Amino acid sequence: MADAFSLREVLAAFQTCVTERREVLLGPYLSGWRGLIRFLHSLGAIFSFISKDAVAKVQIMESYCDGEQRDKYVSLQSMVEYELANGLVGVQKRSGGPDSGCRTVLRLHRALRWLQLFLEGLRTGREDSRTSVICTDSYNASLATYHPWVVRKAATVAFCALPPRNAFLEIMNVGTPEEAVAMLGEALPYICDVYGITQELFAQHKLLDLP
Ligand SMILES: CCCCCCCC/C=C\CCCCCCCC(=O)N[C@@H](COP(=O)(O)O)[C@H](O)/C=C/CCCCCCCCCCCCC
Repeated sequence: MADAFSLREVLAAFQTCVTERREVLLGPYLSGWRGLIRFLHSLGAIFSFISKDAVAKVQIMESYCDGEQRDKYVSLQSMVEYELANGLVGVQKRSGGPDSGCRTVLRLHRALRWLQLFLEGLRTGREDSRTSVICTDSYNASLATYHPWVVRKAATVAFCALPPRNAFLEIMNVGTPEEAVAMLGEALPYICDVYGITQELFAQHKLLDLP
C-alpha cells in the first residue's frame, strides 16, 4: 500500500535531518512529520483534531519552504537567522499576521518531546503496559503544559482509544513487537538529536516561549 505508515521511512527522515555541521534540514524534518501524521490517521477519526492541527503546521512550513524565500528555509538555523534579522518573529504576542516559521516549528518541536517520551515509554514498557497510560504520562510531562484545559481533556479522552501496547507495536508495520522495539531503539537517538539541536538553537535565541 503506497500510503502505509513506515517507521523505517520516519527513521530515515529524522536521520537525514542532521547535517555534518549539526544543522537541521527542514525538508527531511517535515517529511518525518508527514510520516508520523500518516500513522496518526490510521488510528481513526478520534485523533483527527490532533492530526488536523499537525497537518496545518506542516503546511505552513511547507509553504515557506516552497515560497519565494525558499533558500532561507533550508534549515532551522537559516530560518531562525532570516526571520530574526527581518523582524518576522512576533516575540510579544500573536500579531494576527501569518504565523512565523519559528513559532510554527516551536509547536512541532514541543510535540517532538512528547514523541520522544512516548516512544521511550513504549520501548521500555512491559508487555502488558497500557499505551493510553504511556501516552498520557508522556503528554502530561511535555505538551500538556502548553495546552488549555479543553485541549488537554480532549487529548486525554482520545488516548483512551489507543490499542494495547503489542497491538500498537504491530500496527507500526515493522514486524513483530520485538522487531518494532528494536527499531524504536534505533530511531530514538536520531529523534533525540534533532530535539536537542533545536532546543539549543531556540534557547540561544530566546525563542522557546513564542506566543
Ligand atoms: C513511531 C510511531 C509511533 C508514534 C506515532 C505517533 C504519531 C503522532 C503524530 C503526530 C503527533 C501530533 C502532533 C501534534 C502537534 C500539536 C502542536 C500543538 O501543540 N498545537 C496546539 C497549539 O497550537 P497553536 O494554537 O499555538 O497554533 C494546538 O492548540 C493543538 C491542538 C490539537 C491537540 C494537540 C494534542 C497533542 C497530543 C499529541 C499526542 C498525539 C497522540 C498520538 C497517539 C499515538
